[in-house]
Formats: sequence, C-alpha cells, structure tokens
Amino acid sequence: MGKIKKTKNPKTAQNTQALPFNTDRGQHILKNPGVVNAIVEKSALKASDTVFEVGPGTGNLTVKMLEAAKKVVACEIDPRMISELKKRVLGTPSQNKLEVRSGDVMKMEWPYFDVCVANLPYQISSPFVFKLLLQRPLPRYAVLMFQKEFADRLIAKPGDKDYCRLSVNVQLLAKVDHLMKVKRTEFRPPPKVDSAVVRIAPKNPPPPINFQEWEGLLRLCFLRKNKKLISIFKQTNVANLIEENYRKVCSLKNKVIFLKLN
Ligand SMILES: C[S@@+](CC[C@H](N)C(=O)[O-])C[C@H]1O[C@@H](n2cnc3c(N)ncnc32)[C@H](O)[C@@H]1O
Repeated sequence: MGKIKKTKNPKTAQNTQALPFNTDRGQHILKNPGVVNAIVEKSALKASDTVFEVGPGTGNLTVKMLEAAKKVVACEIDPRMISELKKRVLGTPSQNKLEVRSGDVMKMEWPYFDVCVANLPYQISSPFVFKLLLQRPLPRYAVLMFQKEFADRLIAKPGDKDYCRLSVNVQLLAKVDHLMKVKRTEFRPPPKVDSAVVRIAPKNPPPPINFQEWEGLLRLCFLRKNKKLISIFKQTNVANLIEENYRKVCSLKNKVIFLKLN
C-alpha cells in the first residue's frame, strides 16, 4: 500500500469550504491532496486516455486527471457541483479537455472511455460495478473508491469471511486488486466508515457466458451455506434446471467447482 503524504497547504481542499454537502447523494469530498494525488498516480493514466469520472463534485480529482489525460468526461448529478467544477477549470489550459454531463450516471448512456476513475457515491456501488463490467466496448480498467466493507467483498477469495456472490461474479468478469485504504477523516464531511480504492480490470475478451443465467445459478449455489454444490442440486426440486445448470458448472469447473459456499 502506498504511503499518503499530508500537506499543510491543502490547495485542493479550497472548494470544499463553500458548499453545504448533501450526504444523501454521497457528497463526501476528499480534503487531503495527498490522497487525491495517490489515486491519480495509481490510475496510471496515459496522455492518450479518455477518462470517465463519476461524481466529480468540486473537481479535486478532475483537475489532476485533466493534467494527465487527453480528456475527462465527468458525470455529476448535482448542478451546484457542476457549476463549482466549471468555475474551477475556467480559463485554465485544461478547460477544453473537460466534458461535463449532468444527470444520474445509472440512468444515462455512457460515453466512450478508456479508464474510469471515481470516488463513487456508495449507494450505487453494486449496480455501478455491474454496469461497468457489462459495458461495451470494455474499458481498460477502473480505479474506484468504495466503502471499505464493499471493497473487502470485491477482493475476497474462497474461504475468506467476506467471500460472497459479489466476489464470485466480479472476479468472474474482472481482475480485482486492492490499491489503498482511505480513512474517513480524509473526507469533508467524514462518512461513518472507512474507504478503500480498488482497481477493476475487466477480462477482455469476457468469459463466454450468459451473465443472467450464470447469476441465477449462483443464487442457487449460495442458498445454503457450507454445502457442496452437488448436495444443493440434489436437494432442489427443479431437477431439469439443475441438470442443465450442473452441466454449465462442469463446463466452467475451474472457476466454480472449487467454490467454498459461505
Ligand atoms: C463521494 S463524492 C466525490 C466528490 C469528488 N470526486 C471527490 O473525490 O472529492 C460523490 C459525488 O457523486 C455525485 N453523485 C451522487 N450520485 C450520483 C449519480 N447517481 N450520478 C452522478 N453523480 C452522482 C455527488 O453529487 C458527489 O459530487
């Protein structure tokens, strides 16, 4: 884990003073420029990259990414934040590299992008990750800040206490790596929990499965804890479905047969 530098003169925190934040919209703004810099550094952006940022807020991450990338498309739900962000880049060399989209990221059509970087509003974490992984064309990767507990579930391995359907599904479609922890005190206002930054790199090409069918099978598998797959299938009444799904499991045996159900 990289060490986060603390700065006495938190320039990127300036814009966090003025606005009353709406925590129902997950408005917890990063106030430590050391954390902002570490996230941008770990995003390893190329000068040719188009970055999709969700929830730029007052633009703490945005202005740094604009220095590193070809373009940032920033999607923000709160018009007050959009106006702060626009003010912040107005007249700077980055102004023409920023495109702002106003609205709910879960309801809009996404732009083309190479990399997604976001300090996400935590309430959309799970649907956002699946929308990202089912997006075409696939991005190279995403660097995302989540509530720490959610990040723990994303990276959990079989046998870990946090291993769950989310871990299996996301790791089926992507390689997931933990990048850094971020304490709640690094935000204004501080959330109730700590956070973690995770890198999600979609497998490209994606595994050749129908994701909805797969998800149905997985629900079945996680119905009963600490049971072997075969005993779960035997105990279930939908024999035909199970037989069919069991064949699918066998065909994906390296991915699923060693699942520890917990
Ligand atoms: C955790 S703050 C991150 C702010 C800034 N990027 C930072 O790191 O300091 C989340 C931001 O997402 C915005 N937001 C919340 N829900 C959203 C949604 N559904 N679509 C787009 N933006 C959203 C909030 O208004 C807020 O600006």
